[in-house]
Amino acid sequence: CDVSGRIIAANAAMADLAGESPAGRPLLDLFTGRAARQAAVELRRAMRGERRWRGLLAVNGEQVTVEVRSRPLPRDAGTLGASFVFTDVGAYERGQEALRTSLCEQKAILDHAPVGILFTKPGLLKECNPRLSEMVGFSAAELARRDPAEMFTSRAAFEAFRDEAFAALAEGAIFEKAEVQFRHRDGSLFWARVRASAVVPSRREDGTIWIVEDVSERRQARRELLALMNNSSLAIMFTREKRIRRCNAGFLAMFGYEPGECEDLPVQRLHPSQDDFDRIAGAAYPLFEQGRTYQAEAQLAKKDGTLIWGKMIGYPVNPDDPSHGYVWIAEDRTRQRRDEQSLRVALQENQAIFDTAVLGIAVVEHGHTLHGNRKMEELFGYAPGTMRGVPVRSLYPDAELWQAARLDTARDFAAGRVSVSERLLARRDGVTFWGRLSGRPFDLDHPGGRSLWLVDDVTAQHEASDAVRRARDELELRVDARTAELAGANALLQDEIVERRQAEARVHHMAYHDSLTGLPNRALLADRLEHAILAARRAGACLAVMFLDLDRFKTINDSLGHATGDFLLKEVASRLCRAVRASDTVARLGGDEFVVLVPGAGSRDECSQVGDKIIEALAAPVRFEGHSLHISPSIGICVFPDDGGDVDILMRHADAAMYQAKAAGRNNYQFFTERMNGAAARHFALESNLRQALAKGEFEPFYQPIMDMGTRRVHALEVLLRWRHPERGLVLPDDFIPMLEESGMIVPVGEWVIRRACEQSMAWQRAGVAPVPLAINLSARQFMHRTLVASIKRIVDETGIDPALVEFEITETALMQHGEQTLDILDQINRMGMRLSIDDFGTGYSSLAYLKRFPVRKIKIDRVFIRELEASSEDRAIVAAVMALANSLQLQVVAEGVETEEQLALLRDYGCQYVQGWLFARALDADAAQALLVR
Ligand SMILES: Nc1nc2c(ncn2[C@@H]2O[C@H](COP(=O)(O)O[C@H]3[C@@H](O)[C@H](n4cnc5c(=O)[nH]c(N)nc54)O[C@@H]3COP(=O)(O)O)[C@@H](O)[C@H]2O)c(=O)[nH]1
Repeated sequence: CDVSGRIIAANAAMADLAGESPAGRPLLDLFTGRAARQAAVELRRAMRGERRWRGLLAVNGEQVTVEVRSRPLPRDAGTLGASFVFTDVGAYERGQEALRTSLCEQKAILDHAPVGILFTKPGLLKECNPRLSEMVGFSAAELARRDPAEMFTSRAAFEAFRDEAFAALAEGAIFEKAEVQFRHRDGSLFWARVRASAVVPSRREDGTIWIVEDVSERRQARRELLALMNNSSLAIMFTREKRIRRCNAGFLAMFGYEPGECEDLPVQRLHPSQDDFDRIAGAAYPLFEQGRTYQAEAQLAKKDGTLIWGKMIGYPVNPDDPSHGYVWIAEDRTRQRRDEQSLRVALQENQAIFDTAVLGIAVVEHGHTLHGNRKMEELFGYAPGTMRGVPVRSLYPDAELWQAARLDTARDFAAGRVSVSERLLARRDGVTFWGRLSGRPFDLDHPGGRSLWLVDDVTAQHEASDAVRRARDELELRVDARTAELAGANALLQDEIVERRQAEARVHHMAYHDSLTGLPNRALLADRLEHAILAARRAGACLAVMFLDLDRFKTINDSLGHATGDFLLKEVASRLCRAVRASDTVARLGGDEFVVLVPGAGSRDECSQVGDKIIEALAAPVRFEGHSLHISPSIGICVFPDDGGDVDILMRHADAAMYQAKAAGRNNYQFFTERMNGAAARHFALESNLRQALAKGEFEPFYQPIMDMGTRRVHALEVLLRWRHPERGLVLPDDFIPMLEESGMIVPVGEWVIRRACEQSMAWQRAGVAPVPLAINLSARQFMHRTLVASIKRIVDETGIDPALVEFEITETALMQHGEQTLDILDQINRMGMRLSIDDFGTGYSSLAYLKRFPVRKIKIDRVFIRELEASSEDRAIVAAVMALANSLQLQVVAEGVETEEQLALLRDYGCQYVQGWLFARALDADAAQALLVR
């Protein structure tokens, strides 16, 4: 300061002390109050000599105690004044105080520090805080005496640690190791972070301070976090500056990246588009700034571009410092989204069903409807949306019905079943209707909880079923009445069934049996023969088939009638059955044909025995209605296997043999030979040709004159049939008449002969030929045929012939066989004016009684008696006897077969009136006969 007290210059420290540089200001301004006055005194004194005093400076409103030392400026200073050295004595004191305070604080820090702190000097542990003692289990004093290696897991670990730390410290650097494993006194291990630095970096000998921080828990937490991340199915990533810094396996799996691919990947790549990313970032980061969590569900993009749905949670690692980045956790919810979508659709569908169902649907809880669909509202008469809270009780007409429904429902629900019923329900306006209810609890384990009900209006069905029930009741009444009626009818029906069964049995029997004789018929015979052949073939045995045809049966049948024929057939059947063994089969094929099947018979002797027995059985005459009928069989025999191997062949061969028996004179049996096949064939061919001959006009009547012995003129013409066969020429009657008779064709052919002869007679008469009687042959079968008389009458009427010109010749045998019936026919013919003669007289057995009664005019002595007349005295005696008989009965006699004059002479001697024979003429055709007549 100069002598005026103005500060000439001040150093920087002074400026610090004063708060600003005081240069140029009066020195006294630096002091306050009383101190300024003292300073003024000291300023003056300072000009004179050195001074030391204390004062108070005013600095920024505060007082600072200073010690001031002053001395006058040296003379060479160029100015008068004094220098002043200010020492801030308050600062020192405060420094001391601060030091003390600092030491206390440091002590407190050391004592309470959460980290272990250790001071060492080379080879010496100086001090440690309680936390370190706690960490290692040794007090500071104990530690000072211990080998530091004890605190490590091994000596090697200690030495490695020491070398590494000392190397760093030796370079004046700070040693830091994140995780070092230490051993506690009790042997347990812990992890610590160690930081060490020299107390004075340039002087290591001044010691080293070690900070030991127990990081076991943090390490464990970090490991757990790592495990959590690595094993979590959630995607976890850490982002910073909008790039992925770390992510877990779950993240890689969710987004399709390989390990290492995601580090530094822009987060934006996880989003479908920049817009998506911006939208999410725009929503998330403002929350992060507030330290809040962001949550959202959004579409995310996988590495390959596939979009997935992810639920994301993001939050800042350190809400106070965004630079630490963010944690993002994402969950793949694609499948859930899909399921939710499906569920949503299903719910929509359900809702649609609910809304449009034709059934009423309601949810009920605690006796009230929670809601009902439109149909339900309609059924019960509620406006749309007004069914919520409606008491179920109000849906029933009365409390009683409601209670009954409740009890039933509770019982069904408790039993775990759907409650289905039909009940009378009430609309809001009181109108009742029948509803079919179906209810079930939402949760079967809580039957008293919420339940779902379906209601259908079944009033119409109910009424219909009521109607049906009424109708059914009515019907049942009627059915009862009808049942009673039917019971009676049923009894009748049962009787009918029995009858029908019997009829069926009869039909079945008839199908296989001959209705007349009861014998097996052709079908059953074929079946038995078939079986017998099989059995014989298996046993290597034989069997015989015997074909029987009754001789002259047809004649008897035709002449004596069917009743006689039937009786005869039954008798034959009976005799045949008795003649053979029970094991043999007697069958009737039809007509007069029988077959006897004899299993086991193979030799000629065996067959002959059976054949003889049959002939013998039929030999005795059959007596019927006064007739004594003689019947005989023609039997054809063939043997299996020699003569045939099947039914058809055996039957055919037996039949052929039978024809042979017939040809051999009847009443005999013949064994089949191959030769017979030809004969049978011829026989069948003849029959076939004969059937066509009439139609083809192959028949032709010939005429043989019967001469009057006295006049030697033609007395009559015998009509003799010829068959003008296209190949065989003129066939004589003996070759085809038997076949015509046998087949019954004799009836139409015989009628044709009568008609043709009458027509011829009329033709001759018209030609001027004098009328000559015609002698027409009637076979026995033709004679007995019931149509004979009528047909003769018709022919006479139609041709106009004089009946007196017609004479019928009937064989003696035919006449005698049929007794009274014959008489009747003869009478009818006779009454028509026609004459009758007995042909072949002498060959049969005439009953004189009948002979006497028959209206016959003539008898013809058979030519067998004429043939040997000259030589045979017996024939002559017969002729004489016949002549005597005829005379006594007043019958005319014709001798036929007269071939010689001698025969003629003898006959004349016997008084025979008429003769016929080749001596006069053979049978002539019509022209020749006419010529003979007009001669
Ligand atoms: N029911 C019918 N029977 C008829 C018919 N036409 C003929 N016949 C019968 O056929 C048998 C054979 O007749 P046929 O071969 O014509 O023989 C007759 C004469 O030709 C034969 N005859 C006459 N004279 C002689 C003779 O001197 N010697 C001789 N060896 N034969 C002679 O006799 C037959 C006439 O016999 P009959 O009738 O007994 O007078 C025969 O039995 C005919 O009856 C017909 O249309 N219907």
